[in-house]
Formats: sequence, structure tokens, C-alpha cells
Amino acid sequence: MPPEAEEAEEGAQYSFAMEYKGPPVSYDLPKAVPINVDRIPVAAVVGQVSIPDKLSLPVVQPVLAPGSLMKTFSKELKASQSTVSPTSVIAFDRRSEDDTTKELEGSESATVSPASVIGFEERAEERGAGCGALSGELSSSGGLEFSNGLNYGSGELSDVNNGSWAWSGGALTAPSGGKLNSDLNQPEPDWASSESVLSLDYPSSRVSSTKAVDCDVKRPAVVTFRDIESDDDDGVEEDEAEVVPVKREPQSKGKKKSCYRCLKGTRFTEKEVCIVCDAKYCSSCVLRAMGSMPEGRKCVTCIGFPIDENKRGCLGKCSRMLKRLLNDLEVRQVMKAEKFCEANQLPPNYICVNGHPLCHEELVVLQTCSNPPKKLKPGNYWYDKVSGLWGKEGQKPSKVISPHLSVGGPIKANASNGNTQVFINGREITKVELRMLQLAGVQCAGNPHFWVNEDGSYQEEGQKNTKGYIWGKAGTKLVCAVLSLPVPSKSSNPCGEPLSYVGSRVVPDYIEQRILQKILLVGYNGSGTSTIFKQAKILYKAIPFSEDERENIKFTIQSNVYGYLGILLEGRERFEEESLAEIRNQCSSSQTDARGNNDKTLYSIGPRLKAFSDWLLKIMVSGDLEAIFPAATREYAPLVEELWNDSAIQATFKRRSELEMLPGVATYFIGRAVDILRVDYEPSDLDILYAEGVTSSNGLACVDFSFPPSASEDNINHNNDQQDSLLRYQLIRVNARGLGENCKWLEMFEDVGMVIFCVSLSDYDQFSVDGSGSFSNKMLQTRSFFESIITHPTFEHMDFLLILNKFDVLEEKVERVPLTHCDWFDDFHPVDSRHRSSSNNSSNNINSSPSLGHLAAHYIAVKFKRLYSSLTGKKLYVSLVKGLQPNSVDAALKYSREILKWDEERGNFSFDYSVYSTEASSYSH
Ligand SMILES: Nc1nc2c(ncn2[C@@H]2O[C@H](COP(=O)(O)OP(=O)(O)OP(=O)(O)O)[C@@H](O)[C@H]2O)c(=O)[nH]1
Ligand SMILES: [Mg+2]
Repeated sequence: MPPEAEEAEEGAQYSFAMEYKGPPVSYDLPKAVPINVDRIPVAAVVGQVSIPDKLSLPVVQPVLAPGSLMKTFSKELKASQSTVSPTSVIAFDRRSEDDTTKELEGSESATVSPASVIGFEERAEERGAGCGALSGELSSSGGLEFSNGLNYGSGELSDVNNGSWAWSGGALTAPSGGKLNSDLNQPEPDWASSESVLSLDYPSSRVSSTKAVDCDVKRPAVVTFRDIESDDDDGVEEDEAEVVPVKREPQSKGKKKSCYRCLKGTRFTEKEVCIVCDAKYCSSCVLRAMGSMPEGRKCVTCIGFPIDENKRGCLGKCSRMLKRLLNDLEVRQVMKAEKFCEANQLPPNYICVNGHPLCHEELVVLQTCSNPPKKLKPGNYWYDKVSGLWGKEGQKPSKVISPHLSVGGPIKANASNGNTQVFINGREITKVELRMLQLAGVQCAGNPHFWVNEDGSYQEEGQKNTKGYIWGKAGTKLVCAVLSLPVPSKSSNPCGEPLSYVGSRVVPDYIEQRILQKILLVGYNGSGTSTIFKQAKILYKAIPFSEDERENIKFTIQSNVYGYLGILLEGRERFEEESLAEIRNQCSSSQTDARGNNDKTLYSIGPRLKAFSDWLLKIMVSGDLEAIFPAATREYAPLVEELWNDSAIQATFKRRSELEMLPGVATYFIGRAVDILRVDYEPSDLDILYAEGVTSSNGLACVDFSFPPSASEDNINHNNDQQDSLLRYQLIRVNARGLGENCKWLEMFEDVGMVIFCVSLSDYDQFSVDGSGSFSNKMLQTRSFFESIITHPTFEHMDFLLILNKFDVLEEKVERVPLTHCDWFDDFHPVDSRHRSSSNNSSNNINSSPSLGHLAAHYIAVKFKRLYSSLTGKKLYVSLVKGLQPNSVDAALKYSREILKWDEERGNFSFDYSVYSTEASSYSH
């Protein structure tokens, strides 16, 4: 035995050892004495003991400080449904080798069955067998204790003798080369031959080191119990029970994020993680540390232990490291075991519904109902059995699950911590729900108590007649999606849009359950938010617009085109009058009598077209352009063609820059007016992108999408991309008008992950009527809107991405109209443009000098950044965008995804970023 092992052995007083069966040695070996079940003392009353098959009681770990150990242990016991009273603590005593007594210090509730003790011992054996030696760094703080000494017949002791395993400082460490799984394939020990063994069922692939184990007890275990006043969580009444799963601590810690076994490597070394204790192993150690992985990725010493609940989402998802180390079949087996083995299933009592921890049957009912809560995690939930509404305790509902399940206790009025004095099925609803009800047209005055059924039909308590259906209106579903409120099951796709696609495959169900990252897109009027929103749909959705949407968009575009034509016709009238006036002037000055020709100009049209023109302008003035559809398409199409081909209209169109009312995009459409106004016109994606008025009138729209994986050659990037492509995002677009007075709707967006604020760069010389009714610069209006958004309490901790949109327009405009047109930009003094262009030419280097457009955009970005940091103390992210160019919007939205990721990583960083090896590697580049 190496000196440090000997030293450790001398100093330590462990409860476990193994029986030595190797060659003779010169010193005394402790003897193994068989356990006699009957001789193990029990506390006064042994209750109805029922140990489920495969029950594995936890074993106290050597590396824990006594305090934390006691806590962990008592919780683990509870978790594993042992028969130990919940108010008891069990701990090992390793104080004396000679301590052969068992003590029971009185506490009425302190009872433990022999079975528990045996189970305990056997676990210990298992562990001893698995890791070569096990000992407890244990001393209970004056409570009741039990001490246990077991010797094992084991050929594995030689490993210890060889120095493969040794104790140091209370932590189990393995010198490199230690052969943890040296005899993984040894036959099962002859458990039945041991008196101590109950008919417990062991996993067949359990790690075992012995050929035959004589489970003899040298000295009987000492079991003592005490009340648990010192354990802070346990004084809770049962129906108030809060079950907090406790993660098992790793046996030894790596240094500076090194491998926990060989202690080599850095935080950037790819590592696999134990799903129980979070111990991390490098690729050379992982198979030794985890053995044959009968329950998936667990250290051999963690087999049988409940998993760390934070890792539940990772069950069955293989890492690249394992894929490299194991063959396909092995990977499949390990992942299957990890997902489905009993030890890794969610313990029912971790789920508390309406104040009651669930029993096994209830959990089964909950998980197998037709519409179960997805991705159930340990925690406290409320459940409204009548409507099926389901949520986390103290929070708004998160889902509508199957109603009428007999699960948990009765719902409490304060289950969701509402403060609205409006009740649904006895629960006081939250503010957001109240807002949703109001938007759905439900009368909520007078603090009503509603009775809401699973189908959304509702009545006031005590009345018989149904007053309506909450989720009846299409708009309500959109509102629910935006406010993150659930709708009944069939509409798991709240925006009424097709499921996301990744490439050509539908995103599988489990991914749909993943958390949706919400991004709020907001901007001042005309800043380009709807263009960016539409780009996102076109870029990221396999079916960007449904049939219905396209049909509506078609009418919108057609009426837009009539509108543009109307503006042209108005312009034509103006130009005609101007020309006539000019001609008259010329006539009067030259005194020529050319009367017959005087009323005809380049801009004049014939009587038929004139009649059509008058009619259209009248309709436009009445503001009811849409009313002429769809008849207009059929009846006026020939007239439109005639009109468009008329030389007067063509001449007017040439002077379109003089028509202020005509938007820039009109050029895109009006040239194709004849085609667009046909009955069989089908708008292309580009048409939709350019079309005005496509997003809803209240300015609110949302779209769910995933970023499709890019066709990357690079393997690592490709993998990350694949993972990213499974994440789901929701882009919620709302404009200034849609936010109401003083942005009163903003607080409804409290659960968004970040905000994108969109600014139109070309606004600096534009003027419009502001909120107070006066005429002012649009960039200044944008600035005050920006200020009110970034300082809104809802967004206090949120990241902002500023999109400086319409960069193409700025580039062109800033050459003509100085940026200083806007007061806010009056200190913009770029280097003279001739100088810039000459330096460009002389160096012949495209990087040598930025364009005036770039300088201006950079200057505006700095203006916004300074404003932002002066008001919030935070950093503003900025992206320069040309909204009509897909690549530009794609880059900006991917930037927002990165910002969300950074935000997440910032949150995780202080703990440890590398949950799984892939993440570690993605971080390192
Ligand atoms: N040239 C150019 N035009 C753009 C750009 N982004 C948007 N537009 C146009 O600017 C106009 C206004 O854009 P929208 O996307 O409708 O702006 P909005 O934020 O929805 O504004 P509201 O409709 O007033 O709420 C549309 O005609 C767009 O086609 C851009 O980057 N370059
Ligand atoms: Mg718009």
C-alpha cells in the first residue's frame, strides 16, 4: 500500500472495507462477520415496511462536510421513499473501529426498518465494489448515528494495494492508471449466500468487483436517529411540503475545472458529465469512471442514485465524446438506459399539485392523460381541474392540460398569486389573464367569479347560461400567444401558423416543448418593423404565409395599387393644370390664338379614362378603397390597362419624385399594375415583403421560427448549428401606435428575452405630427420613443439591439441632404467628401476611408449608444440594416440570437458553463 494510502488508512476510521483475499500479508486483516438481520436493532416501532423492488437507498458520500451531508442524506432518503421517518436523519459513524454497539436515542418518530439498514449496507457493498474502497468522512453533529462496517471478499483490494486507488484528504482520488472498471465483467456475486441480503433486484450490469462476496459483518451497524430540528427544510407540514431535489455531490473535485479523475485538462477540455453528481471526466477517463453505464452517464458510484433534476432535459441526448468512444449500438443502449431506467425517472413526490406531493399513481395519471403537462420538472404546481388550466404555483397559467384528473388537492384561491379580485373556478386570476379576458370581450367589471369549462365556455358563478367562449375569437389566440398565456390543446400552435420546419423536416414534438425565446421588435412609425418581421417569416419559415394569409395579402396589394394609381391620377390632374396654365401664359405673351390646342396637354386623358379617374379619386377621398373589392378586379382591369398605357399617365409616372404622397415602394408595384390587378394574381414573397399594410392593423403580430442550420462544412460549427436550429424563437412585432398611450401595453411583454428597437435612418430630415399634435422632426420623435421604451421598468434587465434600418436610403440621401438637418445631429462634421474620395483613390484600398453613409450611420449609432448608457448604464448592441435585403436582416436577427445566448451564458457562467461537453467546446471558439 503506498504511504499516503496507509497514512489515510491510519488516520481514517471508515465504516467500510473489503475483505482481503489476496496473498498472505504480514499485518492483521480485519475479519468479516456475516450480518444477521435479526440482530440488527430497530427503533421501538417499525411501521409498515414496504420496500419497493429495486429500491436503492442512498449512501452518504465521503467528501461532504457533515452539515451538508446530513441534509443531503435526509433528502435523498425521502426521495427514495425509504421507510425512514421523514423527520429522521441517518448518518454514518466512522469514529471507532471497535464500536460494535448500536444506539438508538429516543425520538418517537425515529424509526427505521432493518430493511432500510440492509438496503444501506448493500448499497455500500455495491459502492465498495464499484470503486475499490469507500469510506465516510462523517461525523454527525450530536444526533443519532449509525456506523457500519462491512468486509468484502474481493480480489479488487489488490488494486488498492497497487496504489490505484487511495484516499487523500477524505476524497477519493485515483492516480492515473487506476483501473476502476478493471473487472466490470466479473460474474455477479453470490448475493443469496449472504445472510444479509434481502431479495433486492440489482441491475444486471451493475459494476461489481468480486468473484464471490461473503457479506460478513465484522461488527454490527450502529444505528441512531434523532429529530431533525437542525435540518431546516423539514419542519414543513405535509400538505405544504416543498420538495427540493438535492443534487448529489461528486466524490472528488477536479482542480480548476480539470477532469475529476486524472485531474488533467482545463475548462476547455471536452468533458462528459455525470448526470447525478456533475463530476466531469475527460475522454480518457470517462469510460473508466462510468463503467458500462447501465443507467447512462453516471459515475459507477452514482449508479442507483436519482439524477440531478437540472439534467433531466439532457437524458438520452448523446454527446459527441460518447459517440467517438462507443459504437452506435452501445450509444443507443446507453442512451436508452439513461432515459428509461427506473432510477432516472422523475420521483412522484417531487411534483406537488395544489399543495399535495403526488403519489406514483397520480404521477402516472398526469403523465399519461391525453394532454399532459410537457417537460414536467420537480416543483409546486396548481391545477384547475374544471378548465384544465395548469401553472407553477404563484404564477400565471402555463398550459391547459386534460381536465378532471384526480391529481393533487383542491385548488387554492391564491394558487397563482393573482390580485385582480376576478376569479376563475375559485382561483384569483393574474393581471395578464385579466387583460386577456378584457381583450376577449369578457365583461370583468364588478369583480366577477367565473366558472370556466375546458372548452372555454364560461358563466358567472351561480348562473346557468353560458356567456360565451373565452378562446372563441381568433384574435384571442394571438393575444394569448403574445401574452404567453395558454390556449386549449389543439392550438398548441398559438399563432395559427404551421409548425416550424428545420430544413424539410418538421420539428419533432419534444422540441416544440422547448422554451420559446421571445424577441420583441418595436419601432417608431415607418421605421421598418413590419418589413423586418416579414423578412423573418420569409427567411426562417418553410411556409412563410398560409393560403389564407396570401389571399388577404393579395387584396391588400391590389388595393394598394389602386391607391398608387389614385395618387398618380391626382398628380396627373395637377401636372395638367400646371401645363395648361403655362400654355395659357405662353399664349397670352405671344398673343397667338391657338385656342383649339390650349386645353390639351401632355397630361390630358380621354373622357372614358377621365370618368374612371374621377370615380377612383372620389372613392379614395371617402377612404373606402377596400369596398370596391373584389368586383374592382374584374370590372376595372381593362380600364387600368388602358390607363397605364396612356401617355399622360406614363408622363406623370416619370415625374413621380414630385409626388410626395407616393411611397417609394409604389414604383415596385405600379409598373406591374396590370398584372397585379388581374383576378389570378398571386403575390410572390418579394411582393409581400414590399407590400404595405400586410401586418395587422393594431400593429401586433407574432411569428414562431427556428434558425435553419447553415450549410457549414466545418463539423463543429455544423453541430452547433444543428443544435441551434432546434431552438425556437418568437418574434413579436408591435409599433408605437399599438403600444397605446404612454406605452401602457408594454408591461405585457415582461417575459421577452430581449428587445429589438428599429430606427429609420432616413428619418433625419422628415417631419410629421407628433403625439402632442405639433409638427416635429421624425428622428427626434424616434428618440423620445426610444427613451420611453428603454427606461420602461418592464425592460430594466433586458438587452437591447438597435437596428439602424434603411441604411440604403441613408447612403444615398446623406450625399444630398446634410445630417445636420436634424438638431440632434448638429455636431456631425465628417471629413470633406472630396478628401475622402481622393484618399480612396490614392491608396486604392477599399478599407482606407469609409463612405459618408457609413460615417453618418456610425455617428448615429454612437448617439444612440451614449443616450442608452446614460439612461440605463448598460451597453447597447447595434446592427446596421437594409431592411429590404434578406441577408442584412438575417445577420441582424442572428446577432440577436447571439445576444440571447450571451445573456444565458452570463447567467450560467458563475456556476459552470459546461453542462455537456458540446457546450464546452462551443464555448472555446
Ligand atoms: N429603401 C428601404 N426601404 C425600406 C427599408 N425598410 C423598410 N422600408 C420601407 O419603408 C416603409 C415602411 O416600412 P415598414 O416596415 O412598413 O415600417 P413599420 O415599422 O411597419 O411602420 P408602420 O407601418 O408605420 O408601423 C415600407 O415601404 C418599406 O418597404 C429599407 O431598409 N430600405
Ligand atoms: Mg408597416
